[in-house]
Amino acid sequence: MTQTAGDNPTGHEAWVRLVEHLGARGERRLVLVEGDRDSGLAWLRQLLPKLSPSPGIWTGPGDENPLAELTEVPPAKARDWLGRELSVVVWDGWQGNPPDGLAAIAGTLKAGGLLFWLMPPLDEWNRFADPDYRRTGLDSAEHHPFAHRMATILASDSDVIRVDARDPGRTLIPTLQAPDTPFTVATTDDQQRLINQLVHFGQGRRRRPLVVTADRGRGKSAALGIAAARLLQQGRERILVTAPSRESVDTLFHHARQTLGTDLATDDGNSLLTRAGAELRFLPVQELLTQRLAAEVVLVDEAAAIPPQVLEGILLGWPRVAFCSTVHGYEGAGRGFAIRFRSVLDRETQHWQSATLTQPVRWATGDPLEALASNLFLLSASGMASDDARVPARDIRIDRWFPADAPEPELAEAFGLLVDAHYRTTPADLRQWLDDPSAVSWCAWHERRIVGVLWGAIEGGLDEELAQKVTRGQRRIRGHLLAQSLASHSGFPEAAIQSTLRVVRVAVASPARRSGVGKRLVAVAREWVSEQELDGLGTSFGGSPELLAFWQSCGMNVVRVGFQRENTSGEYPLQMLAGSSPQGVELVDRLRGRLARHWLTLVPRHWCGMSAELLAAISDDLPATRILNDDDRRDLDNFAHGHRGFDFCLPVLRELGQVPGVMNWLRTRPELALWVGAVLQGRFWAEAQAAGLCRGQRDGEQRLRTVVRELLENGPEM
Ligand SMILES: CC(=O)SCCNC(=O)CCNC(=O)[C@H](O)C(C)(C)COP(=O)(O)OP(=O)(O)OC[C@H]1O[C@@H](n2cnc3c(N)ncnc32)[C@H](O)[C@@H]1OP(=O)(O)O
Repeated sequence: MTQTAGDNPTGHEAWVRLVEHLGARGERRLVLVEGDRDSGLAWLRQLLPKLSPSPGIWTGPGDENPLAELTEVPPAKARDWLGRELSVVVWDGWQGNPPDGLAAIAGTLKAGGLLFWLMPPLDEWNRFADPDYRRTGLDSAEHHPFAHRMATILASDSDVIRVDARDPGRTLIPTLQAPDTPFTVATTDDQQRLINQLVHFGQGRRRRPLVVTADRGRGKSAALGIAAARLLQQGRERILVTAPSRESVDTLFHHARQTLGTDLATDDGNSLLTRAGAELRFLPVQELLTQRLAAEVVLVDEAAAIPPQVLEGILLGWPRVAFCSTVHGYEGAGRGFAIRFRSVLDRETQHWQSATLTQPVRWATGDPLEALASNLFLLSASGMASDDARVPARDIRIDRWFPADAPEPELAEAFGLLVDAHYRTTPADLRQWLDDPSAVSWCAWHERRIVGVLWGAIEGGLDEELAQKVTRGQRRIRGHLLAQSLASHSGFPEAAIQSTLRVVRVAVASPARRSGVGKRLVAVAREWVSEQELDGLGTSFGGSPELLAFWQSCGMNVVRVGFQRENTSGEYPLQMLAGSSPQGVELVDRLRGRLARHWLTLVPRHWCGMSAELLAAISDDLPATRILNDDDRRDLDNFAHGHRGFDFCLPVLRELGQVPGVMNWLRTRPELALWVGAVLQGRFWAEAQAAGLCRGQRDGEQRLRTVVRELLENGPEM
């Protein structure tokens, strides 16, 4: 049933009643205010005071805030509001609609909450020049399939309340039944089960790690806080909590405090001390790992945002560790985390337990706004499950694929594959994929299921003048990651002038991996690059030995290694290229030749944190151009037989890795890590010893002498 605001004398009573009934039912709603922005704002200025919303936010310019009580938040900062509870959001879509922020903000509304979204009429969204496109380099596109898709979903959702900004009195406002038992925010059964499980886990003797995953808004942090407090009350002496930031554990601490009640003796914000002297303490991740404080239990919150190798360090360092993370979250990191971290857990420990929270806390199950946000941004998209039967390689076909034209279930399956496989895939990526006119995609199919996806984007093609400016750091170009980076960091303007297809993402479903699907997808993209007469195919990713091996098997070569580790994966960015046109092939050679020449100087300065395996694999990938002369050979011979000191020979030992065949030979030796640490990375002996590479200088030197002796006797021709 619906009624119009115009049917009642004040025009506002139906809205007030709606909010009351929504609150009682535990639901929220989207109110789409379509058309003329000024009229829409004028209407909101009249309506909002009657709804007395508190707290609430407004994403438009400060001087147009429709209600003084609303906090002003620019759309790009909306994600910072995750975890808060709001009654009203007035989202000024005319200022821009960053998908991650919009998706996040929908999760902050509590039961009875309304999300007012000011926008042009739905049938104009396809052409609406969203100001947020400027941030992503999409502003030149004439059509916006992502916005068009959203408009189609909204138009067919009967729970969306559509307001014509020029005629709000005619809005059809749903008249909802109030339920017999009103919705209340209370500990859900799911939370209670998790609290019990955590308490049992924290008291138990068995050291099986626990992995907790929950959709956003399921009360995970509250459950963790309550369980931590109970464990302290029941005799545990120290529980450590870590997370990517202190703010991430605000809610956890709040609930721990409340549960401790009168047992709480002191509270300095980061540490709660009970009267019995037990402690709940927050430590940032790095401090946790360096301080190594003894604790019976470690709780890692928002674990998806912490690099897997750091999680591995925590796993090995304490007896009971619970890793907790949000999945289907707006950060997009969640499920990818669960999948990637599972392989670490499987490697380190046979037995680990998992727990999942599915019941929402701040709203009722079945709330229409949650379902809508999930549809709009594919928050629950999932690819083929990892435990599905293996897919036979012979029955797979690869076709060009157009995400903007794909039926919704197909799009969800393909995007789900990216979310599952990649560390961080967010709603903003979905928009980029659909809207970028330079995007080119292929899917690998097994029968009617998508088992692999490759998403590429054409980059570069700049004119000479702009390319020079990019190289000199005077201009940055958005949406051209590889071209920008090779021009400005490696210093080659040609990289921005040439046109390259960059593989933005490639993913193969677990049941189809290691049967050549990934390689075939890349091969099809390379063929296309050649047909289109582009200059090359490139890729940029968080470097790991496995991915380097994959890209090498696809015929790509290392052209650049980033200095700074990526925040998301904790890995160093690695960029690889395969030239296609003659000038493309020449550029690849020049980039690699230059990197190889600079390699030995750069390694000790920038890549001391890189694993020996990866560093050796990159060294091996680069062109080996050094040739030993008789003086070098004499030095090496004397070193091998103990007649000459390590430091005198270090320069020639370093260069040895660039002699053809030597690095490849060294990679098969057990002394590789010591070689990389002491020779390439230039670690002092005490450091090498602390890192477990040797038992001290004498041992380290002796082992290196032995390797060099064997190299001279049985290694490749030098
Ligand atoms: C820009 C980017 O997207 S980088 C990120 C790449 N994507 C991801 O990391 C997502 C998760 N991973 C995946 O989806 C897949 O593992 C992919 C896409 C990396 C590889 O797809 P697959 O179909 O499994 O690779 P494929 O079978 O074609 O492998 C070809 C060769 O690459 C190498 N290779 C592939 N995976 C690995 C691995 N995990 N370890 C070592 N070598 C590997 C091998 O030499 C392999 O040949 P082989 O199986 O005969 O030994």
